[in-house]
Amino acid sequence: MASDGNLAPGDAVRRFELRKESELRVEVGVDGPLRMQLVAGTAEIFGTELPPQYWLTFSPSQKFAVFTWGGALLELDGVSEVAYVADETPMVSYVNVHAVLENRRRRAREAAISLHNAPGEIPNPLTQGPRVMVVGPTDSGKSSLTKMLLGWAARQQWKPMYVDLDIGQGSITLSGAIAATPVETPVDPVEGIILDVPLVYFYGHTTPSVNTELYKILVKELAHQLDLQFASNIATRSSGMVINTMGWVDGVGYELLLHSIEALNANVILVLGQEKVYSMLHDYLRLKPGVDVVKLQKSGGVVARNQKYRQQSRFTRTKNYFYGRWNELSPHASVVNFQDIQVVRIGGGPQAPRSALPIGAEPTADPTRVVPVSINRDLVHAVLGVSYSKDPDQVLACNVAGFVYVTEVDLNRKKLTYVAPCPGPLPSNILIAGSLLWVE
Ligand SMILES: Nc1ncnc2c1ncn2[C@@H]1O[C@H](COP(=O)(O)OP(=O)(O)OP(=O)(O)O)[C@@H](O)[C@H]1O
Repeated sequence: MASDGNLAPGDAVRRFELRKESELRVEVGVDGPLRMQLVAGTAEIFGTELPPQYWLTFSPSQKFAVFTWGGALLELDGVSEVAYVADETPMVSYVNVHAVLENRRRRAREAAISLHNAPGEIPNPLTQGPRVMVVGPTDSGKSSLTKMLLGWAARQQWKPMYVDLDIGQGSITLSGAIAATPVETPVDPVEGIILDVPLVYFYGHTTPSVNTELYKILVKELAHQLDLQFASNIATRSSGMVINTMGWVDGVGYELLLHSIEALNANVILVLGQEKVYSMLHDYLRLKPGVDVVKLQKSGGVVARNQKYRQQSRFTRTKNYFYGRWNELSPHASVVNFQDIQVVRIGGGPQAPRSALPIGAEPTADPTRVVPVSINRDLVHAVLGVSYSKDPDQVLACNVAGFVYVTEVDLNRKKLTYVAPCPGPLPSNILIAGSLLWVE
């Protein structure tokens, strides 16, 4: 946890008294940081309880709400762009959803104990905890609600799986990736979910329209791997999953949403802040037994973020991945010979030779084809996914071990220099390129 608990508050300290079921909404200034402590009472940030009398440090531009069920006294030290108390919040409806999920988890665990699956046997559906998907347009509070549901579940000793399908933000690793990680310890109020060996698939771009087929394939692969993990782990299986989705809910975005619901077998769909998508999903899923579509109010505190802010937060995520939030990591530069690595991209290249097509038909790009990329200076600054696959033909079905970025390509010596977050050889020599760049 980022904190400097020993520091005494300075002159700029402001006190906020919160009545029960109210929240303090804060936007840290661009020049931050800002410190905050809970002086009395109890309070939480997106589902995670605050430690009492302990200064927490928030990064510049961070936006958050401190909610209290029973009343609290808070102190802020530093400059904030916004800090106000709100009495009207949708938190009661959110916690009611949590209570329903809690019951379903209990029922699933009881079923798992009484039915006792033999190893290798297909698990009984009654032993599956809720698979919750949080849906809504951009800036409707999806990530915040996802964090709350995970945080409340983790506080009750469940081990829910956090699945992030939002390639625009990529909160588990980097943007351009979809990923899942079990939430085994309570969520940190400042840093969020502590990652525990995430399962990551690299899409390579921040918008799904670049290659929708690839997006679908990766979601399916992720779902398949999670099913395998759930089959062998009662605790995770009965805890279920909470899935955060993209804010693109129209047209192709809506189609991708339906595909993700299907692939991940989501059975509780929480729709935030848009009547239209709720009604479309409700009508579509009405005939699907066992799927509940629930409309929830968007919080008035959710802050709309512009394109520049989103770009900046993608930049910060990438920087944190390689250097750590507090620059605590020591990224490692390595040099490899061109011949010792294979750089590939997914999608592109003709689907079939022109000669094999009907007369007049144009060859189209095959979105799932793995195409070799020639190593040249165009790769400088590229962020590459390190595939676990040993065979380029298997890249699509394989998750990635992590990411590196290219700092130098020496065409004369035929050597490429990359930076990885930790030292040591790469787990495979197949690197996936997309359109993500990292320029310091
Ligand atoms: N009640 C609140 N008070 C203050 N800030 C909040 C509140 N709820 C959410 N926020 C902030 O508003 C911003 C947007 O919320 P969030 O990320 O949950 O939305 P989203 O729908 O997931 O966005 P995206 O469009 O990226 O998918 C975040 O910075 C979040 O921390």
